[in-house]
Amino acid sequence: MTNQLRIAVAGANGRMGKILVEAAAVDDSVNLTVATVRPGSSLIGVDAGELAGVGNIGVQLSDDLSSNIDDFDVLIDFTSPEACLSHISLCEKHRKSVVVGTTGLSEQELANVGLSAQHIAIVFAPNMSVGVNLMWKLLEVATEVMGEYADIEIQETHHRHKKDAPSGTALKMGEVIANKLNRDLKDVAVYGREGLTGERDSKTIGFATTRAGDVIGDHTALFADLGERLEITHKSSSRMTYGKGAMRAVKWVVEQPSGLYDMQQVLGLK
Ligand SMILES: NC(=O)C1=CN([C@@H]2O[C@H](COP(=O)(O)OP(=O)(O)OC[C@H]3O[C@@H](n4cnc5c(N)ncnc54)[C@H](OP(=O)(O)O)[C@@H]3O)[C@@H](O)[C@H]2O)C=CC1
Ligand SMILES: O=C(O)C1=N[C@H](C(=O)O)C[C@H](O)C1
Repeated sequence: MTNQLRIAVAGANGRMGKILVEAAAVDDSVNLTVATVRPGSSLIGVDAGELAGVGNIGVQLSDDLSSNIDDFDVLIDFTSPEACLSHISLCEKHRKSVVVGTTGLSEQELANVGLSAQHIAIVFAPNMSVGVNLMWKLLEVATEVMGEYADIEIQETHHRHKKDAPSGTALKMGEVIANKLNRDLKDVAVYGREGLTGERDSKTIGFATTRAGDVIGDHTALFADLGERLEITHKSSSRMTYGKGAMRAVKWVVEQPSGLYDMQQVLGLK
């Protein structure tokens, strides 16, 4: 028991927060010691395991990460960009490692994460599932073979509650493809089309976003030529795939020196 890695989960009442509490509860090598909710939440004091549906785990929800700072080794954050940045600053001050799954950060916010990573180890990954991380590798191969001549479009579908668009996963798909083509995604991305758009510019990468029902997360990259098209699709059918990935990341990040890491490094895919 004493060798267990002590982890904190921020946003423990969220869709992912509850999954992370459950994933930690069934993983013998980690010990969930801290779980937080939004400041002033009516859930303060409620047992995190009870809320996640895994029974009492003896961890009461708190709205103050700083008062629990000595009680954990690694923080997992799947919250919002604003909350995530303040959690990272606190962890930087106290030299705690962080695993970040939160998406929707601006360029400036991403740069701030990079600065914090000069002092602590951070795994920052818009998708922690094995399949998506493998898909990013497959996209490199597809781009190498078809990228210069095919029309490339990225499609994603998520549940009605998702707040950011396109998804972090879709944006990373675009980055992987653009990098392989030596293009800057900022210059070639087209985020939706409407009206008299003119013919398709062959250098662009299009994005289409759908928000509907309870879809956990579907992503497709389309490479279309005249006469054939290749579609590379990933579909999540359980959030536990992200939860398990996050558990792998906490165990990995705690062994690393300061730096900014991604999930492909955690999984040994690069
Ligand atoms: N990397 C990956 O593999 C994945 C990433 N994600 C990303 O994770 C993030 C969360 O997604 P999801 O769980 O669906 O969203 P939710 O809105 O369900 O969860 C976010 C939670 O964070 C809480 N929160 C907000 N501010 C704070 C704060 N200051 N302190 C503590 N808790 C706070 C919210 O509280 P309240 O309920 O009071 O608003 C909410 O419960 C998104 O950015 C999403 O894109 C999602 C799935 C996989
Ligand atoms: O908000 C979600 O649900 C998800 N968000 C991540 C993203 O933005 O890519 C990962 C996954 O697709 C689920």
